[in-house]
Amino acid sequence: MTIESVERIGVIGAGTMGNGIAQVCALNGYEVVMRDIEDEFVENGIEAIDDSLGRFVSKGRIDESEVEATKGRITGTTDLDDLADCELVIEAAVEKMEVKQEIFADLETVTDEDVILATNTSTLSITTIASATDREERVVGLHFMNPVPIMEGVEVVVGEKTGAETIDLVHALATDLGKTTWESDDKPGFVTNRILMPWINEGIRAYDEGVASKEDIDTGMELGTNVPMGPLTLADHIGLDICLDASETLSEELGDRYKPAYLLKRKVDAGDLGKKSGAGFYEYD
Ligand SMILES: NC(=O)c1ccc[n+]([C@@H]2O[C@H](COP(=O)([O-])OP(=O)(O)OC[C@H]3O[C@@H](n4cnc5c(N)ncnc54)[C@H](O)[C@@H]3O)[C@@H](O)[C@H]2O)c1
Repeated sequence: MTIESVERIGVIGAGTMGNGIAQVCALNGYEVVMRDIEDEFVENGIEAIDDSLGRFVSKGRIDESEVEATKGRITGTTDLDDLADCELVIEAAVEKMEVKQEIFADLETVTDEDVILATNTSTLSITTIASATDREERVVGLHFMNPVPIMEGVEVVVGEKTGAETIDLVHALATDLGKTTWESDDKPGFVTNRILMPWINEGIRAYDEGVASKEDIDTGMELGTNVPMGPLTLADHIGLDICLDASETLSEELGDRYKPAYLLKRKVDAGDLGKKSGAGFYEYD
């Protein structure tokens, strides 16, 4: 299969990443079928796309006609069978191995056998996800960054059995979406989260241990190390539940130096998941 034969892309999950991926694919001319488990989640995803496209218009990056065309290319659904005609699927559901394996096993039955199944997982093994299917050479990691419409980078993660044709095709797709790729072996956290997650957890521990206020930790890291966001703000943007799941996977695989910060667990238990729930380390409208 070549990139030219991809016209319709399935996206699993309409959350932070799924709706961003759907938007970018549709904006670049692909038909998109975005699936979540409840109508409300699909509607929220479509709304988030509307808002994001609106911001693109106000910044003069696209015009109203492109907004309408982009929206017209996105179909929201709760029915997995609606992905039957897709040539490629990108999964962006929750960061749980059992959920992803179940989704991949279901996709195996719904899609044609040559369809590429990509996962946006942050930390989980591509090889283990692929083992739920009979097409392991067509399963690959395609790790978009948050917020997808803004961030340029996409990490291509190569599982034990991922085939060369699959790898080439997802690099080509990401490039066609205006992104720049790099490649990682299928090792926990890949390049980005292996390094990012301990940094975020250390920021949370520093705050919890009273090294500085949360604002000063973020400001110190922004101005002191030239990153666009400090660790507490970034954790809120990523989602504290996503950070916790990622840190737990990393500590299981790589040892105690990746253990999630206590305060991260407490915030998640309290339902404060960051920007998406209205509160995390900071409050959001
Ligand atoms: N948030 C980030 O910054 C970020 C960055 C890169 C990668 N990721 C990864 O992307 C994936 C999604 O993360 P997110 O931040 O969008 O999470 P999210 O919680 O915002 O959204 C996940 C969505 O998946 C849906 N879902 C759950 N089970 C499903 C199923 N069986 N079928 C379809 N949809 C299902 C949920 O209802 C929810 O709407 C995770 O694997 C995460 O690790 C997240």
